[in-house]
Amino acid sequence: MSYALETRGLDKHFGGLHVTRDLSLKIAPGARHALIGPNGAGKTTVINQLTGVLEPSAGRILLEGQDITDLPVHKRVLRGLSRTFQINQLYPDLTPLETIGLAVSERLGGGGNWWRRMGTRDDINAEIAETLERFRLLDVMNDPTSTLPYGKQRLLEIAVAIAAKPRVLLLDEPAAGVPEGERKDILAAVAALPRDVTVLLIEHDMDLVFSFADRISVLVSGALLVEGAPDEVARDPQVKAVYLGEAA
Ligand SMILES: Nc1ncnc2c1ncn2[C@@H]1O[C@H](COP(=O)(O)OP(=O)(O)OP(=O)(O)O)[C@@H](O)[C@H]1O
Repeated sequence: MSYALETRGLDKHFGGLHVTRDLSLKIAPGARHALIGPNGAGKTTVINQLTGVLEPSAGRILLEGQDITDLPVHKRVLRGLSRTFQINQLYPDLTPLETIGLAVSERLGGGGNWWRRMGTRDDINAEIAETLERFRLLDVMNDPTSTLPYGKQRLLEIAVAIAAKPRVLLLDEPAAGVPEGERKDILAAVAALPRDVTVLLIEHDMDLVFSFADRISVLVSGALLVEGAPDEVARDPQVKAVYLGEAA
């Protein structure tokens, strides 16, 4: 079987700092897989290698069985690998309607023609409306993104990534910084992601991780400590020690 996403012996050094250590991950098609680990474990560095922002020092990355290690970021996106960002990278002056319209139109190769397409193509209009509704953005669809509550901005980031119709989505800390009252919308949106999209989630919020994931990999000091089903990981003594150590 080919995996949706796989790393083989991934390794990354920053000078003398060894931040990814012989990491072999296997993410099954359709999986809800979470990558967790204490601060500084190297999760973001792994994501950056998967997307092509960072070049691994050694090892290979395979997307649906194809080696993508040497492909630039945009070619990986064209092959079906998308990510959301931990830091807000949306257009602050555009509304959610315009942002999703742009994202859908980009995927269809609309380029500068997107305004015209948006108003006239029923299929595009339907997809935009469905996306706004799925991510609970209808009520704010005409407000500039910079004025939206933070939770809505995070929802818009996920919506933009989904508008690219990825086959594998890397969700980078979708709940980070979201106030308590807005978190349930993030959980609901993440739970309602299309089942045919394989998702790799990086998240510190353990409620979100354990409600979402069917498989969890625990990274410590750049290496895989434990991997398994959520209940196995939750009762693993090594995992408990790492997290209790962090809390202490
Ligand atoms: N560009 C870089 N140059 C040098 N060191 C780096 C660089 N990027 C990350 N590091 C170091 O690599 C280690 C892993 O960092 P990384 O951000 O990947 O961890 P993380 O698990 O995502 O942490 P957090 O949960 O706090 O976001 C850290 O020690 C960090 O300081």
